[in-house]
Amino acid sequence: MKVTEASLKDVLIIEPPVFGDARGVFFESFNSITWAKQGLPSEFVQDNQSFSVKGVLRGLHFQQGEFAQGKLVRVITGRVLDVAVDIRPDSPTFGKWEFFELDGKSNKMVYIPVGFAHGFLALEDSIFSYKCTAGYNKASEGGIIWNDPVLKIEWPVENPNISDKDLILPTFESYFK
Ligand SMILES: Cc1cn([C@H]2C[C@H](O)[C@@H](COP(=O)(O)OP(=O)(O)O[C@H]3O[C@@H](C)C(=O)[C@@H](O)[C@H]3O)O2)c(=O)[nH]c1=O
Repeated sequence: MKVTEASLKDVLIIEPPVFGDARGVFFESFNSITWAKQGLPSEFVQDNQSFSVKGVLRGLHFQQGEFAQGKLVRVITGRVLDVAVDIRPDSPTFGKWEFFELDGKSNKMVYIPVGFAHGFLALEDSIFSYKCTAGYNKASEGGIIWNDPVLKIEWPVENPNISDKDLILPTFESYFK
């Protein structure tokens, strides 16, 4: 397994070995035993999958308190621009963000630990899949507006397709003055 540290502290880019043959390809998208042996996150409690048409932007989301979630994210089909934002005030990369282009062909995954806001833009119609270290808890949901003026995430779109809920998310500064 190839594991690369991202520029954001504690974010990992994970590339499992892929076995190709005349039929197509096979890879282990997760294995709690081998991942634990390699020191990778291996305890997840929930798997999620979403489908987004091209131009949809979901995020920036996180859960707070005891329901804070680490997320292992990947794309099954299509292509997305994934973003992680470090919202840990004591982190050297606090307030920084990083893009990860994920698609259904490279089989690359990203582990985004607790303490990050997360979102993605569907560059094509895409199926997005992710494992979470804590379960969904509506009361613990937090979010930051996608085009936050302080974070200045360089999204390659001006008018993405966004849920009503995400359109009224608060700013980064409203949490961290
Ligand atoms: C996230 C989630 C949503 N839901 C429900 C609530 C709602 O009725 C419906 C759609 O929820 P949302 O609009 O929040 O879905 P979505 O915007 O896809 O939310 C996701 O966005 C990405 C960027 C993340 O990082 C995820 O953690 C998650 O927050 O699904 C669950 O039942 N369980 C869950 O774990």
